[in-house]
Amino acid sequence: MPSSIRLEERNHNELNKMKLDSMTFVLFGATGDLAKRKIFPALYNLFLDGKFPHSFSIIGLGRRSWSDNTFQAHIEESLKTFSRRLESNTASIEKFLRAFRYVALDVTNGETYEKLLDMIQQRERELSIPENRLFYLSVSPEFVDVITSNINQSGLGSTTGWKRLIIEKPFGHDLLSAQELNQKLLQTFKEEEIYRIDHYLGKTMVQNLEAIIFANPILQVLRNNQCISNIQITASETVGVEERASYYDQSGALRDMVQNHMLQLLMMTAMHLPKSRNAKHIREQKIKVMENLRPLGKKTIDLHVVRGQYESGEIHGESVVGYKEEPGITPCTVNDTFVAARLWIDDYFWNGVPFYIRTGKRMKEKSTRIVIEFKNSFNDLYAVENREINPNILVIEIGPNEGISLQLNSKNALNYNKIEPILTQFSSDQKDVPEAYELLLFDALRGDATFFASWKEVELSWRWVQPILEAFKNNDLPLHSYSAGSMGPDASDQLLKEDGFIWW
Ligand SMILES: NC(=O)C1=CN([C@@H]2O[C@H](COP(=O)(O)OP(=O)(O)OC[C@H]3O[C@@H](n4cnc5c(N)ncnc54)[C@H](OP(=O)(O)O)[C@@H]3O)[C@@H](O)[C@H]2O)C=CC1
Ligand SMILES: O=C1O[C@H](COP(=O)(O)O)[C@@H](O)[C@H](O)[C@H]1O
Repeated sequence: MPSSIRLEERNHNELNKMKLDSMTFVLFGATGDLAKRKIFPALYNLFLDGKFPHSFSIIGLGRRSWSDNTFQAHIEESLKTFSRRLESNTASIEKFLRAFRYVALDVTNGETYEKLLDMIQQRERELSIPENRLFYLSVSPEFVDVITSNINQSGLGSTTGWKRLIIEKPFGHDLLSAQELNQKLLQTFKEEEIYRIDHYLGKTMVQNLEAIIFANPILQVLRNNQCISNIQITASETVGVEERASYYDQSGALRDMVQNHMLQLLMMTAMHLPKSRNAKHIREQKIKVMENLRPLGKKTIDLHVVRGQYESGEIHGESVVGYKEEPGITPCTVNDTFVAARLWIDDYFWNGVPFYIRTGKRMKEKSTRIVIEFKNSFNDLYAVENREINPNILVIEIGPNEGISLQLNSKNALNYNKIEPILTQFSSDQKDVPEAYELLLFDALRGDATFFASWKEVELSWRWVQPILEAFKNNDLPLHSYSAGSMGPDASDQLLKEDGFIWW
């Protein structure tokens, strides 16, 4: 039997084993940007891949008074514009769109939820589906509280089947607001029913980290403070604030990227071997990383954290304005568009290994990557002829390119046998791989919370970030400027130089 057939059969069998429960998908914010760009295309691709329940109902909500037809036409347009499947398969689209209904409601008005409940129940009866309900809140965070309490009071959440809640970032504005929000959610949903999206956890290479680390014994053996000198996590972006000035100027890189995505990458990189690959055990290990993350005292923040803001510059040959000149930004703003930090995980395993993170807008390149630098323990043997031997480094490219490379040392016969670095590289050129939202939504449909942020992770992340937020607010740290198109302020390079390292 050709191997491709075996693979197809296996995939088919795998999918059969995962029989998904019939259910209702209730989408708040269905007329919004995220729904159009990410959620509908992701649902459609899952549908095409057979990763959808046999019977399902999808109900979209927004304030504008759309008919079902207008809503379905809007979804069709979104699929044609944003789905990674370029072929427009009319029969599949039609079948998919038939599942959608639209209800106009103001989420702040508790009385209108009756209308929604009627629609949900009517569709459950028509399709003979159990009361399994997934509520996706793709709305501004200020509405999360009122929607969940209205779900509770209207009876929408009292189902005879399961219920789940998916919520988008940001989860709170600081530690206190996140705790308050969580308390409110818990009045309607149990922790295991809440799926907090961090789209970085949906990236294929982030989901692959666990396998790269734990399914490769050669890496596992080397993954400790005896062999590793430091670990660097970078998420650099070339874009500026785009059309999100009002949000970003209040948020800054610390809230927008560090509290969630960067710390999630840290947890995924540093966690110890879990007992199993289920959500409970993986989350336990991630939480341990955060519990052991050394808190930054008020007096030490400026030693370990660099705050930056971009000035005008050039990116890919084009001139761009500085942050203060961006439309909608307060001219005297001291908001952070760049953050770098040195972190320590105080456990036997990582003791003495600094972790560095950096993220910023309007940088030289768009790249999210994790770099593991190994110690140069055998340097003496080659020191005379070579003075400096490059360290072995393992680079895990998360996006936009996906790949793994390992820098080794080798003699170069064409250069007097000098020891020089060589790169062994794997780049994923797989086409048509599922997007983050597809992977995450599929997990939520089948009730697997492994790649969603648990409350404890979110709370511990805010707890670590909180003193830095306060230091930024009180201007206790310098605000370093950096030119757009650079890799951030010099102070960020200095942070590593102090320890004898450079950013890779
Ligand atoms: N867009 C993105 O790329 C990303 C967004 N997010 C998060 O996703 C969430 C949604 O973002 P986005 O789609 O961009 O936001 P939009 O502003 O584009 O959409 C907001 C949605 O909320 C609805 N809405 C607003 N007020 C009410 C109300 N009182 N009653 C009922 N519905 C209401 C709007 O409906 P109508 O207009 O019909 O009133 C619209 O459907 C936010 O939490 C955001 O932080 C997270 C990551 C990326
Ligand atoms: O959550 C966010 O992420 C994006 C970066 O995501 P990526 O998948 O392109 O790496 C960032 O631009 C945005 O400010 C932030 O809110």
